Amino acid sequence: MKRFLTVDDIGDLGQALKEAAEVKKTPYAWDTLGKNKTITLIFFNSSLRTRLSTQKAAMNLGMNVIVLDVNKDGWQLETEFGVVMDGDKPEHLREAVPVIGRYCDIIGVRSFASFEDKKADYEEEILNQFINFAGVPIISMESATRHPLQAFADLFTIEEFKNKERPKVVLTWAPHPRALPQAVPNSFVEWMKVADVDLVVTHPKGYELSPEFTDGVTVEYDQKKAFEDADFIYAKNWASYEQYGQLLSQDKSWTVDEEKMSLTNDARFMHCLPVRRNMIVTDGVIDSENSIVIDEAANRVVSAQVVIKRMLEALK
Ligand SMILES: CCC[C@H](NC(C)=O)C(=O)O
Ligand SMILES: NC(=O)OP(=O)(O)O
Repeated sequence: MKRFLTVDDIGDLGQALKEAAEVKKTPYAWDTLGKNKTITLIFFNSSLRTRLSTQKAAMNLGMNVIVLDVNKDGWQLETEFGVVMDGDKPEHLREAVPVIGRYCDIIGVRSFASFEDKKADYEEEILNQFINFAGVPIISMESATRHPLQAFADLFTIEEFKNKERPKVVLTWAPHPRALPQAVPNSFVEWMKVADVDLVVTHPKGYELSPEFTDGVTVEYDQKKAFEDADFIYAKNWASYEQYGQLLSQDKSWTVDEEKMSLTNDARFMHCLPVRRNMIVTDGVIDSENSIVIDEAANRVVSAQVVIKRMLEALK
């Protein structure tokens, strides 16, 4: 495994879910696999869960871990090609990436969408500089268009909590005071499309995700109708794709509340976190027994450990 970005990179989903269950059951069974191997985790953006869970996963495998906050440590990095570097950025990604690659065996990188250049974001220009120039396997810890470690953990959590063979899973947009990336919903749709679930996506008009993810997916503009008989409700905010990066609505009639949850089949509530309480979801719902957001976050160690384990096995 040279990169982990899309659902295709994990291979057979059934096998990956079985491996995740094994890793969760015996997390230290491969604690020498990473001996004398180093993973560098590079953050262009903030993180709690990804930062801690990916470190934990690597340590479970016996690895050394280096964490770099690009905007605090190191030098401000220029990411544009062909520019005259006479500004405030003393180093180009083109040099920094292969240098970092010489200090470690695997790199994880978080670099959110810029919302300045839709084409550059959706061509994953920054992540591809790591994939093309680092010389070591690359794990996306949320890129401009995807968050695969999150989606893998989300699917594993649904597998753990489902009480029917093919549950109805609803991805619902919810209001937020800022314009958030499309990476989490994109990956959620990408993984649910190939999983054994009935997926429905619900959002206000103008919040359609990129067709490369939602082609063939049921989109319901009536949120209450979408919630009917659902087994899992996955809430997330995202900015408009069509009016790229725009915050078109903060309509709180889309907040997930107890009344809407009552329309479901006693559904579990999920969110990748961090969550804005009483914007995305009411306190009553996220504090209820139906909320599995903490178990979902705990499973981020599992998804990261499966991916890192496979990369280490490929380095043998
Ligand atoms: C895992 C979520 C990370 C990020 N969230 C924020 C608040 O920026 C997002 O919405 O993509
Ligand atoms: N869900 C998730 O990736 O959380 P962080 O942004 O805190 O890493």
